[in-house]
Amino acid sequence: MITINQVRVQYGNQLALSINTPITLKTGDRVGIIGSNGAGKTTLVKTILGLTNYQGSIITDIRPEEMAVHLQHNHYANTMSVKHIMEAILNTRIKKNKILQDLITFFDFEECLSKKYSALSGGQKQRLTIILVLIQDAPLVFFDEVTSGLDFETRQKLMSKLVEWYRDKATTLCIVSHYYEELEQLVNKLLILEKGQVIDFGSKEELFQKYCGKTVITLDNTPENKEITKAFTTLKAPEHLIALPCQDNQAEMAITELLIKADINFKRSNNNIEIMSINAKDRCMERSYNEKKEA
Ligand SMILES: Nc1ncnc2c1ncn2[C@@H]1O[C@H](COP(=O)(O)OP(=O)(O)OP(=O)(O)O)[C@@H](O)[C@H]1O
Repeated sequence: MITINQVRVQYGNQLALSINTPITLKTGDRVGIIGSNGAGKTTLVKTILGLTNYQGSIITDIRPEEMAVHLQHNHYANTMSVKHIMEAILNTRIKKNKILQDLITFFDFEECLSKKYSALSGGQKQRLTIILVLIQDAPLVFFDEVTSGLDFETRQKLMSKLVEWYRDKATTLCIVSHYYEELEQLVNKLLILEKGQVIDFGSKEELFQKYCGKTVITLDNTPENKEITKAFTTLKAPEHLIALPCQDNQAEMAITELLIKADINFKRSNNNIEIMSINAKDRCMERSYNEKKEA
């Protein structure tokens, strides 16, 4: 569906994106694009959409008009009512479109229809774009930080809606997000970017296995917990956590039995994207450090 190869995007002197090994997105892939701030995630999305000046090749059989996109900042005519914006973009009438009416109700959007776009709050602007993207049912859809600016309840509602909306569809989804728990529900592949470079790309399971093992046990990073787990190998983890990798059931039983006996709370996961991505980044840094040392 899309193959990205030898793509470079430069802003002035800064290399914002550099993809050397070809990346292929297949029909029906649900790809989470992750990485730190400034890693090049939005630049990648914009490049696939043809919105940047890039070198290299992006081969796709999808026409630009078959791509639907929710970007971090979306722009619409300020002078029109939201209802007219919707009807003009979708070439439909709300009162004649049951699916659109249902989405408007689901996202609590009725009271926004008579307002001008500029009078909407940040969260309401987000919801407008989400409704427009969903209703178009395009074969290729991009969501860039789709839940940012939404309150907790709306975020939960939106994620369940996205899971349900795309469940039986062949839509290819590319989702940029810093909310890993949300990605865990939606994506089956991950593209990890850092400083414009691809750290890794593969299925969620494959990458988890590669960087974390079969499962990972996480617990609070307290002095007591550190002491009790000091005999085990640890993974890189956020400051407040200890992360213990388990390569098989036996290793997992040994750790969990010990924690249960000591009455320590813990979490077990076989798809913790946050721990996986921290370790992928760490391994990549270690590799480039070793390469530099050898050179
Ligand atoms: N229009 C632009 N002009 C100049 N530099 C830009 C432009 N857009 C992005 N950049 C730079 O390119 C790099 C990648 O930016 P990009 O927005 O793709 O990152 P990101 O991974 O989406 O970050 P975030 O998580 O903060 O949204 C950053 O260093 C950014 O400052």
